[in-house]
Amino acid sequence: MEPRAKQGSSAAEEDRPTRVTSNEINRNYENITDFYRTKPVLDRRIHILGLGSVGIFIAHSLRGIPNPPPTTLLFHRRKYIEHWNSGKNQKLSLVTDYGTEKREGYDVEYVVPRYRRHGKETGMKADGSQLEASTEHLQEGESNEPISSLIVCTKTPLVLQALSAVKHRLHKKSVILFMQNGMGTVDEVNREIFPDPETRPYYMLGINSHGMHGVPDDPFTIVHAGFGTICLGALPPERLGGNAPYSPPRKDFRPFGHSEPVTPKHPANPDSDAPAAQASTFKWGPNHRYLLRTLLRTPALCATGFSPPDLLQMQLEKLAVNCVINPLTVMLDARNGSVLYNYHLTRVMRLLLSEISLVIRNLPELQYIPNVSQRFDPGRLESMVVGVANRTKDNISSMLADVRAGRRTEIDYINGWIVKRGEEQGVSCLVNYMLLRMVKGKAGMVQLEMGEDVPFVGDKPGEGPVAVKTSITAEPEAKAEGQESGPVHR
Ligand SMILES: CC(C)(CO)[C@@H](O)C(=O)[O-]
Repeated sequence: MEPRAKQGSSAAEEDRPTRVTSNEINRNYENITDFYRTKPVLDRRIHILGLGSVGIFIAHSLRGIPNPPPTTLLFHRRKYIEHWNSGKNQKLSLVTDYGTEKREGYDVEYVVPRYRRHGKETGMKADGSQLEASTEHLQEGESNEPISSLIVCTKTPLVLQALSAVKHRLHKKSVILFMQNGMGTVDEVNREIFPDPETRPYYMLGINSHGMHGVPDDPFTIVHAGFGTICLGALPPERLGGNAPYSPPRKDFRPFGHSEPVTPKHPANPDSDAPAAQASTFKWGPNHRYLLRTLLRTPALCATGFSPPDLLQMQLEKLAVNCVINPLTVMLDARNGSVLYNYHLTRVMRLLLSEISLVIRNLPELQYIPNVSQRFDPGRLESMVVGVANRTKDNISSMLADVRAGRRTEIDYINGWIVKRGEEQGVSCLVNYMLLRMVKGKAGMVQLEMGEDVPFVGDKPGEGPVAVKTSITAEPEAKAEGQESGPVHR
């Protein structure tokens, strides 16, 4: 196994030249392979945070490629790290139609999630007990070594507390790949964890459509239930001028036969005061490039790279589908196929989609992208929803699985995001708002029901011990590292 990066290696890396011209390579080395062999430019280690189905799938796939990257699994539950270290089974397993493949060679570390409230760490664990860990006093299994490449696979509501635990190990040349459902995670991370664009790591986004689910009582095995892809893209860093994903045509560009300069106008955004778009090209960080290349050369992931505008539009398409299937399956307590062939549910779906389409087509970040109106037309979105519901008709949606298990849902990042962006535009999304509240209400009901098993009385003399069933805590994150209960096709 490759040695770990030495502490402080990132500082040395910062000074190292990372851009080398092909002339330089040709002058001094026989070929590019020799160049990289004699002058390795990167820390190859990849850290994976959040070991549910997606995290395990990526970790398993990475160790299957030739010359695999050293891979560290970051566990945030003591019991899993103890289980892993207990000996015989230090392997991740993937079950497919062709059998079970076990892979080994992982390093593991313990990270203690920092529970957050109102934008700050509370110094408590999720169960309310005091956090003993700190950046100076490490707990057993913890590390302070710098992280160059991090893949975050936790559920969306847990990203902030999970990243809080490793933020001091990330530097401005690190890259973080976010694999979450929904929208708005990166904005939250910028606001709460890395507010300064000058020292912020590079970011990448990934959209997963592989279908996976866990296996009861085995946290290190997953079943690959449906083949999909992972769409990847780098986010232009703000410090290098990146922001809007698409640049308008040059101001001095004159189409044939026109004498006036062309001002970019998009039917969805005729507002001439809207901020100008930024350049669509940007400089990649070295770890950015390394992580993207490594994932692209991992066949099991079926990963493809996309430009920022394409990736954003794909995220929004997935969002529209999730905005309909996820909350409706929760309210109906039924599989994805239940929304099909039902006149009444089609009416609800159309109301939802008309709000979603309006908000998306008005987004300022899409203003310079051609054909946004057609791509996010309510009729086209409806065909997408029906297609996904049909292909996954026997699945339990991830949101229904969360509600049934008493976990926090991703609704704030799905319908909640549409409501929020609608408010900014003066569009009231009442149907989305109602579903947002209904799902939260239903989740609260389930959590209360599960919590009712806990007796609030202590032992009484002469009555013997009181049997306490497992309850959920106010923040049910304790279950999040485990597996989803039903087949999840994201
Ligand atoms: C599309 C979807 C609803 C299908 O199961 C999936 O994204 C999910 O479960 O969240």
